[in-house]
Formats: sequence, structure tokens, C-alpha cells
Amino acid sequence: MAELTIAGVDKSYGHGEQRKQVLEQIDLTLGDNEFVSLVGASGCGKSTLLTLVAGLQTFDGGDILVDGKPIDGPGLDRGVVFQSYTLLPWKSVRANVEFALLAAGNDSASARRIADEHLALVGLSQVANAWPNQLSGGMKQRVAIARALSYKPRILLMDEPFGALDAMTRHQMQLLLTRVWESHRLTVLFVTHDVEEAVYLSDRIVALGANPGHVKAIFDVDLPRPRDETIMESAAFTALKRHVLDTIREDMPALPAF
Ligand SMILES: Nc1ncnc2c1ncn2[C@@H]1O[C@H](COP(=O)(O)OP(=O)(O)OP(=O)(O)O)[C@@H](O)[C@H]1O
Repeated sequence: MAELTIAGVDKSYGHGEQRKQVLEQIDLTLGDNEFVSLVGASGCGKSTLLTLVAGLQTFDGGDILVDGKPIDGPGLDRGVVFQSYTLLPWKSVRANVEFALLAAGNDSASARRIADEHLALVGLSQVANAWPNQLSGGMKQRVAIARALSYKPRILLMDEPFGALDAMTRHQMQLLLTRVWESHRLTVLFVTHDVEEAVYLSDRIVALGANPGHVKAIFDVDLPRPRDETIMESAAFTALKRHVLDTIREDMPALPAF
């Protein structure tokens, strides 16, 4: 659990005439345990903002604070899950999770115990000794989630984590994430292209506008929890989804006439 503050953050890529401002004056605070999704037209800077919070890139101005303390590069207080499965192919499923724990200073016995606990949490105890290439996409992503949670980060940063999965698996993963979030009480910043997914999972949705990326609108998701898929049929769900989509569409380039 942690509060995340992003204050007046600017980010550009390139130098001189090639310099391109990608994010301008981003202000956003996530409260303890809050689940916030970032949506917006392709290229508006969602992934860039996530990598800044992860400490994987520097920014030009502003502050990013976890519980009031400026971040200084990547840290164990922030777990990251990307769309592409970042598992090490030469290590078993269990060793992939242990790897992060050993790097975090655990001895091998506790790394094994914690890895097994987290593989059980995501329902993968049976495949602890398998190799990543023996797993489906959804299972690989469950390993990535187990690994990111295993060292008990206070904030979970997820960049299109289910973007490469088929619709059924994606939905299963959304349920799993909701369950994990409810039991672990994590602060989550979640990037997605899928507005339905954002409404289903989030407490708030932040729509970024483009060129340069800026906070265009923030939507409160006032839907009861716990949620199941029947909520997607409710009038409140549909109305909010449409509202968010309309906001994003304003930034999308028009299709050529044909
Ligand atoms: N390393 C980089 N060097 C130069 N430009 C970059 C780099 N990474 C991203 N960009 C540019 O910054 C802008 C924002 O990219 P980013 O990937 O953050 O957007 P996004 O909203 O996540 O896009 P998408 O939804 O398509 O994943 C884009 O114009 C992209 O081309």
C-alpha cells in the first residue's frame, strides 16, 4: 500500500530539432490501495509515463514520489508487469520467481518458500518445474504477476499485461487480478487500450490526451465491488464506457476516406 504522486512531470525524447515532447505537466495522485487505469489514443504517452514511475527512464521536470519520497530509479517498492512476457527462458517457472527474490536479498530457502506461495496464489503450483516455453500466454503472464508480487511491492505497475491474450483468457486474468488486488490491497497503475477492461477493474480512469500527452479527463468508477462480469451489462457500466471512449476518440486521427 502506498500513495503515488506524479507532480508536474515533463518528458521528451531526442535532442535539438529531433526533440519531441511526449508528456507535459502530468499531475496525478493515486491513494493507498487505489486501482487507476491509464487510457488514451495510441502514442499519447501511457507507456512512457509508466516507465517513468517504474524508474526505468529519467524525466525532464517534475517529481514522482512514493509516500512522499522521490523515486531514484527502479525499486522493490514498485513491481512491474509488461505485455511481453519477460520470463527468462533458461530458468524454470519457480526459478523465474526465485530470481527476483534472491536479487532482493532473500536466502535460497526463503526464496523457494515465497516463490511457491506466489505460484499457488496464481494457480500455478503444478507447473513450478516447467520451462516458460511449455506454458500458454496466460500462464506466462501469471508467472510474471507472481514474480512481481513476490517481493511485496507497494505499487504494481502494469503495461497492457493482458493485451496479447485471447478474450476468454483475458477475462480470467482480469478476475485473477481483481482477486489478488482485493486480497493484497495494492496500489495499481494499469495501462490498457481496452476501455471495458479499465471500467471493470478500476476505481478511477485517467484519459490522456495527445501531442504532448496530458491529463485530459479523470473518471470515477462508481460501480459496486466486488464486481463480476454481469456488471458489464449494467446501464451505469455502459454509460461510463461510452463516455470514456468518446473522450479518447477526440484524439484519434481520422481515417482516410475510402
Ligand atoms: N525510446 C523512445 N525514443 C523516442 N521516442 C519514443 C520512445 N518511446 C516512445 N517514443 C514516442 O513517444 C510517444 C509516446 O509513446 P508511448 O509508447 O509512451 O505511447 P502509448 O500511449 O503507450 O502508445 P501505445 O498505446 O501505442 O502503446 C510516441 O510518439 C512514441 O513514438
